[in-house]
Amino acid sequence: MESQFRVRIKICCISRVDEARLAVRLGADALGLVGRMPSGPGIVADELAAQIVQATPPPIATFMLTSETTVDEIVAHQQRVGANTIQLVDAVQPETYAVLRAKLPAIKLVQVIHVLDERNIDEALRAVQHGANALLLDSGNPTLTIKELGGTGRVHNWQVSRQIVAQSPVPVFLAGGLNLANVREAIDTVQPFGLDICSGVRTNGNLDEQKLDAFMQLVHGI
Ligand SMILES: O=C(O)c1ccccc1NCC(=O)[C@H](O)[C@H](O)COP(=O)(O)O
Repeated sequence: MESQFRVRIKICCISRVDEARLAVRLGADALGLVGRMPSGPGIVADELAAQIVQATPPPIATFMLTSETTVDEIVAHQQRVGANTIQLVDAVQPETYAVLRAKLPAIKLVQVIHVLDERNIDEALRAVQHGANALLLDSGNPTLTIKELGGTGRVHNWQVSRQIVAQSPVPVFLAGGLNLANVREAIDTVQPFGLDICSGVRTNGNLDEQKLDAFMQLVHGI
């Protein structure tokens, strides 16, 4: 089924100011800045992330990806970077959302759910009940000894993601292994509010203008 509205696009793993400018020029709605992680290719130092935030014009959203799980560490990370959205890539205690909202009232909270099986549907709905403003469905594996919290380039079970979208009262972004070949099927199957992409629009680790332009055209149907 065709999506009925404009699917929002978040370009993740932004690691330079010129990458941010390119993504915005080609139509990104949001940029992702990956903080310290146990694994993954897209990490950027907090000082550089802060410069990218400063260089990003309104109304583009800046998502700071954090693997921190305590309120104090999450707040400290946000204050170093200055992003307007916090993307929690690991599970947090239920009360964390309310405490973060009290301490950072202007900052939106996006909870990542790593979709492994149908048990993640309940996990997603609980995160919303506890206060997440949006969900982002990704393909990491937090049960590994060295946690994978994103940037895997892998697709997960989109049927589970579709069920989460259907039941979620808040916007849901789809991530994980999206590329030029599968993005239309991903939209039609999952019907997400937005998409998040990292490796699928990169070549040798760098944001690739041609791939990004083609991705935008595929998503927006032009
Ligand atoms: O890219 C990383 O190194 C990373 C590590 C840990 C958490 C998130 C990370 N990347 C950011 C993302 O959320 C990616 O955009 C998302 O996982 C999708 O990545 P991809 O499958 O490569 O499109």
